[in-house]
Amino acid sequence: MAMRQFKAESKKLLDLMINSIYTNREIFLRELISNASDACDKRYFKSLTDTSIGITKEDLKIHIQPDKDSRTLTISDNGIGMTKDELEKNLGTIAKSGSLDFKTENQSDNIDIIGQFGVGFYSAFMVASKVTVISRAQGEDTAWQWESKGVEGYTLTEAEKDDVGTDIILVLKEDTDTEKYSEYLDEYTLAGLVKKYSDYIHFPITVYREKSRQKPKPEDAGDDYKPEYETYTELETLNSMVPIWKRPKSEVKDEDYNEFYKSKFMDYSDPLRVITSRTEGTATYTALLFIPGRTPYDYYTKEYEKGLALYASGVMIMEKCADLLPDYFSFVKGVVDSEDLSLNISRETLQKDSQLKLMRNSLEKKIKNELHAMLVNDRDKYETFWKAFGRQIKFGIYGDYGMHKDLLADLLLFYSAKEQKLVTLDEYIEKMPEDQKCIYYAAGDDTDRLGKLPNAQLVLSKGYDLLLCTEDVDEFCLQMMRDYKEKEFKNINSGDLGLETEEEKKAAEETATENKDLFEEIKKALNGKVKEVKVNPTLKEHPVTLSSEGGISMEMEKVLRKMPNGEGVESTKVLELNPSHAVFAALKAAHEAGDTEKVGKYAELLYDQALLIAGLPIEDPVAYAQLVCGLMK
Ligand SMILES: Nc1ncnc2c1ncn2[C@@H]1O[C@H](COP(=O)(O)OP(=O)(O)OP(=O)(O)O)[C@@H](O)[C@H]1O
Repeated sequence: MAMRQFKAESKKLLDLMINSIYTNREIFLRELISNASDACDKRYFKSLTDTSIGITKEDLKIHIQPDKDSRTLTISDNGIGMTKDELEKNLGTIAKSGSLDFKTENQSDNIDIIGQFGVGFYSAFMVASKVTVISRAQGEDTAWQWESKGVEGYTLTEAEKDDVGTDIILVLKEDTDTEKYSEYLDEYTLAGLVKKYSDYIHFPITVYREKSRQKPKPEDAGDDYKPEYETYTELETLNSMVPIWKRPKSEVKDEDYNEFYKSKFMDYSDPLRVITSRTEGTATYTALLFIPGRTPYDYYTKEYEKGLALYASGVMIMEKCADLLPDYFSFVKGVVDSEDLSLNISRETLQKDSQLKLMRNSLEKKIKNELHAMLVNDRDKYETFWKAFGRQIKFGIYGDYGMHKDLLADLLLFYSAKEQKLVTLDEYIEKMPEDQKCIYYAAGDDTDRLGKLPNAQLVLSKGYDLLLCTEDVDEFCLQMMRDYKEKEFKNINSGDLGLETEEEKKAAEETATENKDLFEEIKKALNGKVKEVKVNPTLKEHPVTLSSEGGISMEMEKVLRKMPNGEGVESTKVLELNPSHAVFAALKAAHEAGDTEKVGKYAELLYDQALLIAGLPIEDPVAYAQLVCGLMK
């Protein structure tokens, strides 16, 4: 049975091409410039083996010419051009890519062809009501004109053209209330689009730009001379051609990188660190990344969009490719350029997720290593970084059920109570005395206050250091990690610290048994606010302290309560009393005298005091004040 060919419904296909493939109309310019660049590349490539062509790379260019009077935009190149037959084949057949054929026929490192799908040209119809292509091919004397108003078809006639190359003339559609096609006649808009998408096309893209200058002052000008201005046009090259990330690192000055960063990513300060990376193999790409020196104003809001600019062969594909960066490195800015990305037809996304994944993994490692190198070699800079983005790293540890904790843990810094400065977890561990089992931390609002907590002083008195955690995410991050290098994290106000001596322990047990009734009475008076009242023999000059039991600490309760639906969150509290304090004696005396009211008042007072010491809000400050006054009278 004879195999029948599928017939493409050309009109429908073209309609689809024009209206459905691209989400962003402005890319038509990128597509036409990329075609012109391909044509220049092909001519240059031919000239390498055919000296009769007589051109050098420097001769090849692309020119854009807007004309407001005729409402046309012309994109010209002196590339290889098209014969009548090629015009027919390439522009008369949807999805026929002469460029891809050329690439396949001429495998070489000397050509950097962009076209592959054979559809980009038709994007011109998104903005143009008529497209005219006048082309003269290399080695031909005759030029040909291809013209089309879109879906109805095209004409092909002989034309006049002095030089080899192609002019694409677009008659722009009429403006409507919502669509302003005439913006593509504005030099400023065109220059912006070239910068955005085609800055690294390696042939110059020129436009005549209207400029203004002061006229020379006439010699006979009097005192009342006012400067006069005139407009003139100047041919300007719009693109930088060689991307900074493709230039050898030794040739690029720090200032060049800094300037590139500031202009491309709109920051007024220099980046903290510049990361360059070129990899070959499974994920082949060139990357130029920056660690900013300050937190963008919207960084911790939903408005902030992470991502790296993605280029394929010098053409911008995506301004912010979010998939290239994990959330915990979302502060990184930069560019990734890869020649062998498999793009989808609109060049708006990548076809193969696996490529992105490979690139992302390799970038992640690179960023991690660079941050760690900064931590080791340039601590001041790292601390600036930490101030700006440390919080994000902690979120990274906490997020995704702690999946990334091993990657990120050695980047953490916390404030050390002993050293009075930021330390890494490794630095903390290195200085641990032999008998110290855990990494101690206290969580709250203020380092000074945390350092004065009764248990903080106990830990410090043993010669152990203590991490003072003042960010809301800190404790969540540490709890997610559970331990670091087999040393467990221990909140000094959560559970039993186990730091009392055997004697203290024994004495405490005895006091607890002796005062069982008193403790019951206090617990009752506090009416469910505490789970237990107990003796703490290590309190020294403090009469009382609060600790918590279970997974939610008092600080976590405070943080969670501020979150939506967090009102009901409650930590399980334990009131700990100092049996050697005069206050304890007073409590005992009231209890022994059978003065339940007094015991109740003292209990309230001590509980509120313990909350204040822990930096927690007291439920009823007025009642507290009245209680204090009542006792003073
Ligand atoms: N300015 C030009 N000079 C010479 N040939 C051109 C020019 N513009 C287009 N062509 C030819 O027309 C073909 C079709 O162009 P089109 O833009 O539709 O697709 P493409 O560039 O091959 O692929 P893609 O859809 O990936 O851009 C090109 O492959 C090329 O052979």
